[in-house]
Amino acid sequence: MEELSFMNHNVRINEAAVNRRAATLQEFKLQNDDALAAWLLRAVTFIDLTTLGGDDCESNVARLCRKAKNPISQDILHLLLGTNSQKKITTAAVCVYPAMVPHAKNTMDTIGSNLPIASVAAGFPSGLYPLETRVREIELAVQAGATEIDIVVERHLVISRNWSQLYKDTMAMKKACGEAHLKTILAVGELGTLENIYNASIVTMFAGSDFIKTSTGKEAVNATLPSGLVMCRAIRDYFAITGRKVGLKPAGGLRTASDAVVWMNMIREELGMDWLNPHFFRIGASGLLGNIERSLLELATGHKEPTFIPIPAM
Ligand SMILES: O=C[C@H](O)COP(=O)(O)O
Repeated sequence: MEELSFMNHNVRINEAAVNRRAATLQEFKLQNDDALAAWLLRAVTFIDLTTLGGDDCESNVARLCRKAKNPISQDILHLLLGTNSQKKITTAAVCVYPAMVPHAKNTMDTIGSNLPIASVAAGFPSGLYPLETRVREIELAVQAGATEIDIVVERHLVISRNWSQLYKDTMAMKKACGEAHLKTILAVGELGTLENIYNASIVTMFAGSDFIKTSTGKEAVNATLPSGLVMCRAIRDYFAITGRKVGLKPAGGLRTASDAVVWMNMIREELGMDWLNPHFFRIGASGLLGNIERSLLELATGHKEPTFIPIPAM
């Protein structure tokens, strides 16, 4: 296929070597509390603060937007940075279902925030809908105020190595985004092999994705370090060929401050500092911010909150 002339169809990935490297990366720890606090404050700025519940509604989306604008309490910021610090920290974006975009837009306007609104779209989370309705869903989300669109690939196209269809569909969805940024979710936990993850990354980048994203958060296996590592290497290879930087968004199951630090370090080591900013690195997460905030509180006050409250004897 002429349009796929960029593909190296014989790519082979040494799974054992990837797993060894991922195991080393998993062990990464910062040396002292000051460094940890600085990394965690930075981590907050990478978060696409997400709610993707079937029971989402105007009020919880409004709360999400307010939290994204002020993710860390002033008390904690003052303790960590000093009372004179004017530092403003926000998350990178909020991420919601298409029908919630108008509510997010309304709240952002009300609170005077221009934080990006990301919408999952295109038949999220399976992607198994006609291309026509997927494209229309993207157009409607953009019209409603989304400036970032998180689509998801049809896994069967990857598993059957139908790269041509994957390429054409992704290009059609990129076109529907207009000015909005396109993040393409690979659903790595359902792609079978690391080669498939690498090839799907390459095809969807050539089709115009601004980010590649690991998972929807709805698969049985979501963001894993080995899959992230392979995606980093695909991003690096794509950059070497085209000179265009594509971002990485791990998402799904990232819950702890330590998860955030490990992924940030992986970006630093595999892609370099140029990628460690919200233009090229996001963390999609619904539960991570609370954990980071608790860790920052512990670091700021120098004591750990009790994790176990004994029940008095009757
Ligand atoms: O895109 C973001 C993911 O759906 C969030 O997944 P999570 O709820 O496991 O953090």
